[in-house]
Amino acid sequence: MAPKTVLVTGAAGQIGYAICPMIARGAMLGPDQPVVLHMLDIEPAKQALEGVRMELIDAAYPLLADVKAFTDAEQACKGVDVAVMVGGFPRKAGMERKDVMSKNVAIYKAQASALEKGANPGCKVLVVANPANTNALILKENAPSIPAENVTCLTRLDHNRALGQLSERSGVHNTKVKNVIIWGNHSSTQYPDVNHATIDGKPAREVIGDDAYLDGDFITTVQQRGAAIIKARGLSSALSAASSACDHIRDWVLGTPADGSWVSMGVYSDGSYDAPKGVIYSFPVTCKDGKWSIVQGLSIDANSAAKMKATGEELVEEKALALECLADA
Ligand SMILES: NC(=O)C1=CN([C@@H]2O[C@H](COP(=O)(O)OP(=O)(O)OC[C@H]3O[C@@H](n4cnc5c(N)ncnc54)[C@H](O)[C@@H]3O)[C@@H](O)[C@H]2O)C=CC1
Ligand SMILES: O=C([O-])CC(=O)C(=O)O
Repeated sequence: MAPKTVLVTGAAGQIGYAICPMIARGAMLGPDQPVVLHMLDIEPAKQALEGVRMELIDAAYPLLADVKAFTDAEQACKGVDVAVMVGGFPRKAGMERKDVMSKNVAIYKAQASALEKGANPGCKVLVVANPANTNALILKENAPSIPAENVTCLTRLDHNRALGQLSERSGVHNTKVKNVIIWGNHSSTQYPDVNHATIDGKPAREVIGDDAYLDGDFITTVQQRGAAIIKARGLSSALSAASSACDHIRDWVLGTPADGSWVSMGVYSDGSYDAPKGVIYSFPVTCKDGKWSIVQGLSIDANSAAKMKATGEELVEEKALALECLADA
């Protein structure tokens, strides 16, 4: 099988260090798909990046056809089939996500042009770096030849966190917890929705039997999990972010399960479920033949609608702020 080329930006950082070996082991594109890794970071991280390259060679991964380190975005983007955009400035303890906005949107504008010039047609883009939805939007807007549906952001980590919480609470393994939804922004306004979720085939609300928890602590725990990890580790989530990024691309490329169960992805909004158009909003999606589609027809109660609206409004505000930052730059 011909290798696929995967770009990882910010590859010398902590998510980079976690995700490159996962990709090289087949966690992203499957156990039979050889990969060429293109790792990009900035000049000051060049030596550390070279260290990661050396370790990847030393690990002798059977699926790793080649691994190259770059500090030039245009070279790194050449011939790329999948782009995992992790590079940027992470949030530190005490910082709100908006604080990292101005530093990051400028990077995403520049890298959009590099991707547009160099990437293979059909390249699938996943933005991980925060503010993930808005960085993805800026990338999409500045790479007009890349189809809008090929630019996505990571909310699968939030989705997986929701599965994890329900699994712990019910004592049922996470593989039997299905169809949670993350709506909206990858931020503390996201809405983790359990109204369609099942645990071992039964409605999650019935199995958990505690609506006060599901409408309260469950939601805030998932919304605040990133901050809780930063508090505990002094660093943001890295292995869970890396693993969820692999899940996101794997399901997009290879398809979601045949039972119709869905995952959450940040995608360019078409206005489904009254989400604002023109932002990258997290929806429930199924994937087939390399394409995602938003799950339609789910019933939404008034309480959910209000939460979905609030997170959508935040995305519209973030978009305006990002455009202001770019205009000032
Ligand atoms: N969407 C999600 O679920 C999650 C997103 N994140 C975000 O992912 C990003 C990366 O997190 P970490 O790996 O922990 O950060 P890190 O600071 O360890 O790594 C970031 C890397 O990006 C590099 N970088 C900076 N500017 C760059 C540029 N212009 N081009 C290429 N590389 C560049 C840095 O040199 C550094 O090596 C952060 O923005 C973080 O907030 C983190 C966890 C979950
Ligand atoms: O909260 C942060 O800054 C890191 C992040 O995105 C997450 O862990 O979900």
